Amino acid sequence: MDAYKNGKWDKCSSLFQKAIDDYHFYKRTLIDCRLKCKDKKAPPSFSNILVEGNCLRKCKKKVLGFRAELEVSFAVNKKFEERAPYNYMSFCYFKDEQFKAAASAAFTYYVTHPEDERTLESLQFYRLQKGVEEEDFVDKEKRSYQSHYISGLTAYNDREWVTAADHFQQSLSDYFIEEERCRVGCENGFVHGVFPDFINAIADHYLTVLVCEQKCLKMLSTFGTDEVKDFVCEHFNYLQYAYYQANNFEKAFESIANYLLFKPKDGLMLSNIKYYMETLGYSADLFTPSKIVREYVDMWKAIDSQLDFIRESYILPNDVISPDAEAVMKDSEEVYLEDSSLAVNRSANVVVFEKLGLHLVNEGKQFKGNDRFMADGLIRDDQCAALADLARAMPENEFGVRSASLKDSVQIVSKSEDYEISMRLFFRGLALMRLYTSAYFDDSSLHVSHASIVCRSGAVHSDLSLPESCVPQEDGSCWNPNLQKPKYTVVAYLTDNTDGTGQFYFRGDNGQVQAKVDPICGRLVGFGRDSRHGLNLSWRHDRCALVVQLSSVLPEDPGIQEVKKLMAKLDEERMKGLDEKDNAAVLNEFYKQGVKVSLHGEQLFGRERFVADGLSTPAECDQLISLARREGISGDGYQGRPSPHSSSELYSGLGVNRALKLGKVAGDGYPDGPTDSPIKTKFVSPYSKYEVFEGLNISRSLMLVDENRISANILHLFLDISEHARLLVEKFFNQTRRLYFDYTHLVCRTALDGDTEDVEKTLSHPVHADNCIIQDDGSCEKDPLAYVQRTYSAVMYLNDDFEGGQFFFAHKNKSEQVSISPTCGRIVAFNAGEYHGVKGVTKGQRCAIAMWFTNDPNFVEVSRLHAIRRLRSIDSENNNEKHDGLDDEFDTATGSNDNIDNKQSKLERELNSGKTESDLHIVREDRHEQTMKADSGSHSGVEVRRESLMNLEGTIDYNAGRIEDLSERNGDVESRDEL
Ligand SMILES: O=C(O)CCC(=O)C(=O)O
Ligand SMILES: [Fe+2]
Repeated sequence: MDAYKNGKWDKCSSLFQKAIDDYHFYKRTLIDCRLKCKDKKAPPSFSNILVEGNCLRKCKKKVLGFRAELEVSFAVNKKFEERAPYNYMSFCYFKDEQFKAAASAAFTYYVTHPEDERTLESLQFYRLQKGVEEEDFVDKEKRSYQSHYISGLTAYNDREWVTAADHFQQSLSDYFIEEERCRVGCENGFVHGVFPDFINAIADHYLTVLVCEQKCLKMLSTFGTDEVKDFVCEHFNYLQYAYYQANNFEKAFESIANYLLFKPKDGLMLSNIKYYMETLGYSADLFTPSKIVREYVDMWKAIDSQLDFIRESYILPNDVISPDAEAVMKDSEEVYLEDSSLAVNRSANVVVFEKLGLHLVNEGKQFKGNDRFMADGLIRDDQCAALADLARAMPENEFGVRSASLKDSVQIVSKSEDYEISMRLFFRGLALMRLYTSAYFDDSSLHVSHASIVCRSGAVHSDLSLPESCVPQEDGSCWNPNLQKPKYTVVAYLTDNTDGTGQFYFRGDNGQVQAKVDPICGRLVGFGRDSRHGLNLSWRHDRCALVVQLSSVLPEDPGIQEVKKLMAKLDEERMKGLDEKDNAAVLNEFYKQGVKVSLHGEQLFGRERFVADGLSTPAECDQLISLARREGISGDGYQGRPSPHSSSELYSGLGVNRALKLGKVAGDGYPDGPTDSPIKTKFVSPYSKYEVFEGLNISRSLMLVDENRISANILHLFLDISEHARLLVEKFFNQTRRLYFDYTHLVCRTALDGDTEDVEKTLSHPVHADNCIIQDDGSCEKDPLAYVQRTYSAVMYLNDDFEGGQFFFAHKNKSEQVSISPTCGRIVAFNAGEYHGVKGVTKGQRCAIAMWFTNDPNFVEVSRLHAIRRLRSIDSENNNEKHDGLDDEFDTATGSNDNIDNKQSKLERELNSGKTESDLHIVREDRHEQTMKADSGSHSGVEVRRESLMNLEGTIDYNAGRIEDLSERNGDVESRDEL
């Protein structure tokens, strides 16, 4: 860790490898000794236990020397079990440019953390490095029986029965060894915490071993992320059939008998026996299970019945682990007995929030405390980042803590309006947190007595500078018993602890940890004043949270009034609606520049539809297409997750259940996607099995700029062109309220080779509407999970060198109404409620920028604001003079409007009345949130129209597009005409 922190990359990779080797050695030794010393034939008696104990001490001492008596802490053990060292190691190798080694370390980590976007991203990067082969993506911790099991399945699918049976047999015998080692690995030390009687000490300790042993089953039958149910038993299902096919009846009978030991009433197996006996005339005594399997099943029966006894009848002291608490076990290293009087179920109070995506995950019961809850989904990633920005704008104190109160945020916004959206999110966030807490505890008296956004720095190991006695609290302070505590505290996390550090925990009265919470963006934890709690410090990442204290007594946080005042002031400046005359003038400027509305209104069978041409030049289209090609995310671009590797790697590394479904692997996870996509198509579209679908959004583009993988200019072009489109849509539809970006997505759809006739019949994007869900009767439901805030949509096309892929408007019955062929510079815009679709792309690649707009400023695409801010700072670094000039214009900009005022007063009303309507908009999952992929493409120097930066800044300022903006654009009319 020291080498890692100090950037000594070659050293850190080799030291982590040593640590891993040593851990393996340590565990192996320990288990070998335990196995060696067990005398399975000796009857259980205390004298035998003494002999075994003696043997164990000697054995450990001999191999481990002084380390024999050292305790490996639970935390360290867990880190190794979770493969954390591979994560660090891959980074060290990466920094050291050893990509092959980095690939295997990263892959090993990925197998147990498939949710880790960073790792996925890195894997994509390694895959593209010279010299890195598919074979380098190996799971270094892979267990041999898993390979055999998968090979068995493959052979079975290929009807190679003898090979299949061999592999399943090998898998079984390897598995039995592995499982025994796992169980023996459970015989670790145990801290009693209390002083039980001799017999209770043994019983209590024994119980923790049993619980641990039972976990081995689940752990060992999990392949990557998938658990194979009834793993051992399933072997016999395959075996009996494989042996039958291979004409090895004797073994087939034994396999059936083995299977029935696990599931004695299994109908299929019983009818197999019947068939053998009645039809083929074999006798019943042939169906005898093997000894080893019988012993195995008996052993588990004994364990299970002991666990049953413990669960039902064994009386635990207050601080002994309860084996029932699986739910909390996930997060917690120690779980203590539950007091059933605490089992209060309050989920009914908060059901209304569920529909909006705020899910109650744990309540008092699972948390061992009446006054505790946890919910997920308050905010999405970009909003988390925007909120954390407020704390990051504050100075860091000596303990590495940055904290922004509401008052601070007013100061921050007064200095830079860049933070306005963050402040508004802060305000809405705390309002929602209060409402949720009020509802959960059924306590309407609550108001916010203090709120702050707190980030603890990950750059330094912050606890080094914390006083010894400090128990760090979420609000950045140390625990102080003398302070008056708020009735409730609610914490919303803003960062993810992908490295497993920085957990929040609850403690019981006797100090033991009762439950732990991994902080992740959008997760909410609430607790009452008597809940003992604390947090582990994190040193690798910043750890940020929005912390709200709720109280039934005044005063309220004075920052609330200040924020309201500032918001009102800002809103007032924008009160003026967009002027229709101005709209017409801006539209005229568009026309003068050569933008031509080719179809609209009746020609398209709908009032709010138009097609325009001339919105971008071929050069610009090409730039964007190459960006999409180089950096687009393979796969769906939505929430589905492509394999970072070859299909075979997916097959072998990431999950047997999915591998079993062969054809469904790639399309898995998309509700309306193809169900029969063959695995050989690596990354398919969510809609058509004949296409690959690659997408890129702004937050990813910004990340690519930050990592120097693409030039700032190309991002600038992406933002600028889309802003140009937004302005046209706003003006053409003669909006009197400003139209904001809700989401921007650069997407390419590529035809795969396939049966052309079939392809033609398949839609690239089935008929849908963008802000509601079409029902069977042709109506469209504004489901809260649809993007109801979207008012208009537009798609700007980038090319026409492909076949198929026409956009079409549809009738209520989904049949085609009118279709439009894409071409560079063409835009189709429409009311987001219009029905539309895309025909199958039969040849080549079709690229477009899809954009969705909203009139609700609460849904502003935050990543766009971030991107603009970043570009502006890059710009000012590169070119101070020019920047100043732009800023002047920026400052004098006028003429914006919006209805935030309305929104805000509504929010205010709800905040006061306890209603839950509009501020719930903050609860949003963005299904377009993408997985990230790395690529080190060359940086193209794109000619960017600097003069149009005004437009971008207009966005950040909620400014309406102004005539001045457009006249600024005159600069590129020439180049457009030229082309
Ligand atoms: O690409 C197109 O033409 C339309 C895409 C679309 O409708 C969507 O992504 O919602
Ligand atoms: Fe659409």
